[in-house]
Amino acid sequence: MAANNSGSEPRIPEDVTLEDEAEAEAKGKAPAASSSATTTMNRSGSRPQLDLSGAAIHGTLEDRNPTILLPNQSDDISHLALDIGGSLIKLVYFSRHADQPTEDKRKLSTKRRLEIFTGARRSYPVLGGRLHFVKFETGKLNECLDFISSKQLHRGGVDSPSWRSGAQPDNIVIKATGGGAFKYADLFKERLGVSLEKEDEMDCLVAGANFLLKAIRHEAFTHMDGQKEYVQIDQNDLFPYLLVNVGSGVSIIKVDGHGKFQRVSGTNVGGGTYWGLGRLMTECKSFDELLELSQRGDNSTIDMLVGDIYGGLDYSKIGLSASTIASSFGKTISDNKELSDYRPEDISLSLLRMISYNIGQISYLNALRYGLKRIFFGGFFIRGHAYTMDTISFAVHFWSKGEAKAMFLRHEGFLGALGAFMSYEKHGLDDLSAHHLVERFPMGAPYVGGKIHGPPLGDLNEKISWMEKFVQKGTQITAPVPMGAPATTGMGGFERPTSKGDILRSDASAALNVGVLHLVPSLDVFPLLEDPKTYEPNTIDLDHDEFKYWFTILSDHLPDLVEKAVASEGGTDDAKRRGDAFAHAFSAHLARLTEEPAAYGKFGLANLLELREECLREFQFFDAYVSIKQRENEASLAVLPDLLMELDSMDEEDRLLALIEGVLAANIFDWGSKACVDLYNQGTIIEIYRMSRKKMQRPWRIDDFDTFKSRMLKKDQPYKSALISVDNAGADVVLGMLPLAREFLRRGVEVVLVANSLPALNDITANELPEIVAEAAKHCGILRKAAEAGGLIVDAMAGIQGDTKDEPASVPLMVVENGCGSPCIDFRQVSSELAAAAKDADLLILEGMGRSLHTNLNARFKCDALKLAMVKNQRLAEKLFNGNIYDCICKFEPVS
Ligand SMILES: CC(C)(COP(=O)(O)O)[C@@H](O)C(=O)NCCC(=O)O
Ligand SMILES: [Mn+2]
Repeated sequence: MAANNSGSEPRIPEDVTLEDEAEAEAKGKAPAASSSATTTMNRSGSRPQLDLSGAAIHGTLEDRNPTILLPNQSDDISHLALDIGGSLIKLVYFSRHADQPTEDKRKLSTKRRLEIFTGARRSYPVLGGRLHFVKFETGKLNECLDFISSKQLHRGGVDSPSWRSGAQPDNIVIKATGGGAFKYADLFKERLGVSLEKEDEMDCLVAGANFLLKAIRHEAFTHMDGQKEYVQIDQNDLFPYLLVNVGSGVSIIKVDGHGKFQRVSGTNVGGGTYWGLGRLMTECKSFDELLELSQRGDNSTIDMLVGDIYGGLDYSKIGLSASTIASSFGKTISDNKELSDYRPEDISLSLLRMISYNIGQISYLNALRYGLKRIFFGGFFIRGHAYTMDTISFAVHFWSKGEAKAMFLRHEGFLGALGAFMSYEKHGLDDLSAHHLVERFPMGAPYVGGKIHGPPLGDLNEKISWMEKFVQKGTQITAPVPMGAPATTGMGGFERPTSKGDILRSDASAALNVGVLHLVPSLDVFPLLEDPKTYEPNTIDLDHDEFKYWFTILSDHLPDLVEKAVASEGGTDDAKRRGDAFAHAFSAHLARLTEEPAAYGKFGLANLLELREECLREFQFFDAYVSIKQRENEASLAVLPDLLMELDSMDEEDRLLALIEGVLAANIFDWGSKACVDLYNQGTIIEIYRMSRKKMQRPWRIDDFDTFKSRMLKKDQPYKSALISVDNAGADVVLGMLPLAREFLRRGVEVVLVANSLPALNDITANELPEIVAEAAKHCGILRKAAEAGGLIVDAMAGIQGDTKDEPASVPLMVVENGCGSPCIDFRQVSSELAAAAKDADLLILEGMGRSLHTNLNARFKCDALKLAMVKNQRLAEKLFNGNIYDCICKFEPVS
């Protein structure tokens, strides 16, 4: 590590937790269920009891399962668990979300209409908060104790009342597993005043693995020939499986269910053997050094190969090629050499292959014995090392003739700690599903990778200073780590795993990043997805070339984005510092992903675009485009009455075409597209809008308008409820989507406008939308009646023109947030509000490049879907449609 903290130990931004995140969240994040406590909670004696004083029901009494707020209850104490191993201490801890601000009336009204009950029907509600993963070297136990102490994790975090009052709660018990839970119990008592409650290691491993495989979508991956491929595990088809924990020794466990497992076998030849023999035979001072050495090794100088026995020929009768290892270390018996005559690199590689193959083979034999197809490998020996994983995979593949699969886990180092964490009496976390968890990678992620953590960084200022230090040090951290030479292996094993040299990395760089798991109980799977299991939001795979292209696009866009972000915060010196830090943090993520595209799990373009927004929020830029959005909203609202008049003068068919044209034309207002931003310098927004409308030549690149029109005009089968997902502020929503929504309302179709929960580029948010609707409603009776019916206009609308007393009751117009803070949408994780609104919808309209091209172009829904967008990127137009920039897409997919 390069960062230095006044010459002392490297100080690493705690890639997992940042105090000010809670603050950021309080300012604008999508709401999560606020409190989790129920009066029936029965906690173990090892946990502090609930403080029920001052308890009050939050929400209305009609709610079936109202949230109960416990104002005097501290953040859930003891949400810290440890796995203290021989070389590493792993910590898993949980931090609660800051209390949510009270909801406004408009939201409650929509909520009631949609009958949403958060936290319903659970005896232990899922908590909103974050799960953090941190590692320390066991040799630096004091650092770990300092960390716990500085964050007051053993006392429920720095926000807990006990911490604020300085009171020392009696007899705090922390769950711990691993040998160190016994060895260091006294030290924990002495330094922190806590008792360690020991949990069985095997129980913890299994509980940890079960949790990960159930709750995290892309937790497991295969690793063959240097290629990582994430595997989607079907939760209903998880058991039984074989869990192979390769620590110093190896445990082989057959897992049949939650808490149901049996240690069926094991071997004493494991990680300790590799390290022990390696230490004796080389001068390596650490496991990692030995592993690193293996990457430059050639095992054919040490291992006896089939070719050595058969004069360079294959033994094809039994399927062994000349490069197959006949006998590990076998060549050394005939050589008249001393240990010092062999290269340590070659010794390390021969050892690694011997042990990895052996583990792979024994594991497979056990899988065979119990008829299991899936084998998950974990434990400190694996540690994300590409060659180790390839070798084990190769052995399993070779012996099973491709029948069985070796799989690895992104959080494999934390199985035990997670299991210990799960062993606290019910805290609701075991109720989690994949859609409740969002993994985020804070600014430290590109730097620390899987490395050991130092003390935490306390506040935003410290984070910025840390970034600045790195910048001064140049790019050494973000530069790719040098690789071993291609074909480092020299010769094969049983066969040669063809792990490509340029993919093999040293342990440190190959280590997979583990982000912070955000637990968001209010997220749901969109109920109208045709098949959530096969749904893939991203349209294009971010392969190497594609990533390179987007790397350039996003890097080029950075200066402009920073300028907007800084201006949005008043252009102060502080904002400039934050802007620079943001740019460096985001560039570091990009560099890390260029080096190792799978470092953050399965990562598509949608994730990349979201990461940029998250990075902005991390440096407290909450709405970089706020003034641009305001300016464009005002300009568009000023011309809306004329547009509505023009539309009202048309007959039904022409109007429908003009409306769709209007949506497509106005989608040009996209501050995320380089080409469009260049255009904005050439005219006012109204001029550009007019120009864009004029260019609307049909047929569009995808043009299903006629089918859509026929469906719309079917008098005997009108739509009942339309979900309309809007995109950008300004002309896009005001002159494009609102008039379209109004058309549905005038036809008696209920409309739910769906907008982002958090800002992303110049996207309109669900919070901003009611005001725009109210403003538009001043000039339009249809919108006004519908907005009133939908509870969008709650206050007496001063300034409304015209009298609506005699108008018939209207279908409602409502607004819901989508649960996202990104220009794209992943329908596996949307707000419960949107999920509830979707239940009655028979038409879904997706608008914009992010939500209907980058994501969801190929998504299938259970209701009719209309996808509308202007393509504002030449390469994307070519790739997806063989078309050109500014092409328009009108894709209608009726269900029948
Ligand atoms: C971020 C966006 C998806 C937003 O587009 P929108 O959904 O607003 O139509 C789009 O601006 C984009 O892909 N921009 C990068 C490509 C470029 O600058 O050409
Ligand atoms: Mn947008």
